[in-house]
Amino acid sequence: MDAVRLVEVGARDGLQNETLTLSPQTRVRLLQRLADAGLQTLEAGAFVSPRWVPQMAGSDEVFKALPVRPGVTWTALVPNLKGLEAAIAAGCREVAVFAAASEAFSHKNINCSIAQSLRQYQEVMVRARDAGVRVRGYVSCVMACPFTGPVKPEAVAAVSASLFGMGCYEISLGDTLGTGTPAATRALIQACRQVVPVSALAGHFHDTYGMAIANIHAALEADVRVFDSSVAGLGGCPYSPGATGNVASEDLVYLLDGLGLSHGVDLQALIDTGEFISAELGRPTASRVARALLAKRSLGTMR
Ligand SMILES: CC(C)(COP(=O)([O-])OP(=O)([O-])OC[C@H]1O[C@@H](n2cnc3c(N)ncnc32)[C@H](O)[C@@H]1OP(=O)([O-])[O-])[C@@H](O)C(=O)NCCC(=O)NCCSC(=O)C[C@@](C)(O)CC(=O)[O-]
Repeated sequence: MDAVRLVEVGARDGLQNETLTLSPQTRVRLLQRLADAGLQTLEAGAFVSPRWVPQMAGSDEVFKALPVRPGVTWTALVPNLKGLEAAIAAGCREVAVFAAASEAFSHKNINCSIAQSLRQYQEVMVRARDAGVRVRGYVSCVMACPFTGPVKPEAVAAVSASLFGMGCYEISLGDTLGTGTPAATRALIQACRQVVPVSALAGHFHDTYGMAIANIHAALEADVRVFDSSVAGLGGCPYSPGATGNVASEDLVYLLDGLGLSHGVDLQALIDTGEFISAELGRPTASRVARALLAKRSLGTMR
């Protein structure tokens, strides 16, 4: 059976945009439960300025408390060398750098131009290589920028090529705003696979316009086999006004099951974990699949 790899970003991309800041202890419980559900690559925090994203403060405590689990990788977002050093000191073995395909978003998100961010990431790559830390690359605003509008696939391909060329092992294409459609997704993958092997591309779709599952399906048809998702559809981006969370991990797993694609995740355990974190945040789950199956369960008809 064809296999798909899920990158669970709920504890980072999700929680960074929730109004309630959760304690490191609760974040560790969430991450442990997600790993128990079968997720093997999990973003556990971000070593960014706590002034910019207070929800990610204490990421060092999260990493220090997470156990080494065979087959499980806990990863962190880092914007610069300072962040990388903090991640290494906390025991992190994989990080992600994040560039944007929009100048305006780059300035709002990390306070520098795209070119400056790429220069910083070159330095991060050198130090990470020395320390034996793997680096993933994100490109944000692959469909549109919240400040300047539509973004061309060629602009995304150019940033993707730079990140891949400097040694990122995988490039995650972020539809930060969630405006993408299947046709736009096909055009995006077509442009990016000219410069990065499709096996090194990942899809990261926010669900603001309800298009995330349709976009993932289009990306699957274009041979992408790695997708980022958030349990309970947590989150958004603090520098992308109006954007909602990522595609819910539960909805992604349900889609993959329906397509007969293997993924190694236990849907029921994932739904229970979504319930746990939604209760902690005092908000309902954004996963349609979880809502439907929980309603069935409460009626005693769950099969
Ligand atoms: C990059 C900076 C730090 C620049 O922020 P800056 O203010 O320009 O930084 P600076 O170099 O002038 O330093 C200012 C202060 O920040 C400190 N500092 C400097 N670096 C760090 C660090 N790594 N960790 C902790 N502190 C740091 C530094 O030490 C200094 O402290 P002070 O001397 O004033 O006490 C800031 O803009 C920042 O932290 N931005 C992160 C914003 C963020 O996390 N956004 C959400 C990411 S989500 C995303 O991008 C999209 C994605 C990836 O999810 C994909 C998608 O959804 O599409």
